[in-house]
Amino acid sequence: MPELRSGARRSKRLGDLQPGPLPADQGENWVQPAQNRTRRRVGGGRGRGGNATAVGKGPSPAVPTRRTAAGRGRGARLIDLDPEPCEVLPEPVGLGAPEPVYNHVEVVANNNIVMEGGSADKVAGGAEEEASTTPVPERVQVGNSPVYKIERKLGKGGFGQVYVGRRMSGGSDRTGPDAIEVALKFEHRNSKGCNYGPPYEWQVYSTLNGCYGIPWVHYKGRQGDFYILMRHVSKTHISICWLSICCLKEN
Ligand SMILES: Nc1ncnc2c1ncn2[C@@H]1O[C@H](COP(=O)(O)OP(=O)(O)OP(=O)(O)O)[C@@H](O)[C@H]1O
Repeated sequence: MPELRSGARRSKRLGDLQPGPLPADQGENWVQPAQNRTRRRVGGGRGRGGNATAVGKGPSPAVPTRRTAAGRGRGARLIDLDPEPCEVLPEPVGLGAPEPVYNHVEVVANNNIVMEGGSADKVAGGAEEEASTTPVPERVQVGNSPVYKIERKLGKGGFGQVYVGRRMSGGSDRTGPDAIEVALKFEHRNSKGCNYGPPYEWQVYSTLNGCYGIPWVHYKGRQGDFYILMRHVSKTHISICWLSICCLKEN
């Protein structure tokens, strides 16, 4: 029988993926457990990331190691993804931000949590509600992208909603970076996937851009309250969950 990987090792790997430490005055207000704080893509939320939760609860060294659900797994192994700040293709991320947006933690969001106080669930629930009820902008431009008008909704994932954007101005090609039509994925800055800044998915796309089955990302950046990923409209969009991405990268 092949030896399965232990929870401890997986736990370390998950730790590697965490964004850099927050300044003390920001980090202490977060309600997540200090150990194995991972972005939701790795961990909790809608069932996909149950693995990471199990890993985080790993037994203490004195107790004989018992494999967690994550350890049994389905063959998917967590691996490191490049932790460098995400880059925008082809333009730098953000709307004139002086530093990579990926490392920028919204102090405002933390202040909201302090003011509301009380139950963590209540606070998180409020942020989620805000994230799901805030209307997406009518027009979008991120980086040096053309201006796109939001049209019909393409779908909704665990971390955001996706709309078709139709180019209004600023381009001439039918496809590519200034395509006539793009898929725009909106994630509210207060949504659970954006606790540490831009969605971790952005980094994953930077790594996988151009791989078979992965829609090209033309631009990404923040506009108002939303992180926006602008990508090729794909007829064969495959649902990308974090673990399947890891498998893709490894194999
Ligand atoms: N580039 C695209 N082209 C066409 N349809 C898309 C595209 N991106 C997303 N969609 C549609 O929107 C839905 C939600 O997309 P999203 O990327 O959020 O899915 P997901 O990978 O399942 O979500 P998440 O990573 O947030 O859990 C998809 O299931 C698909 O129907």
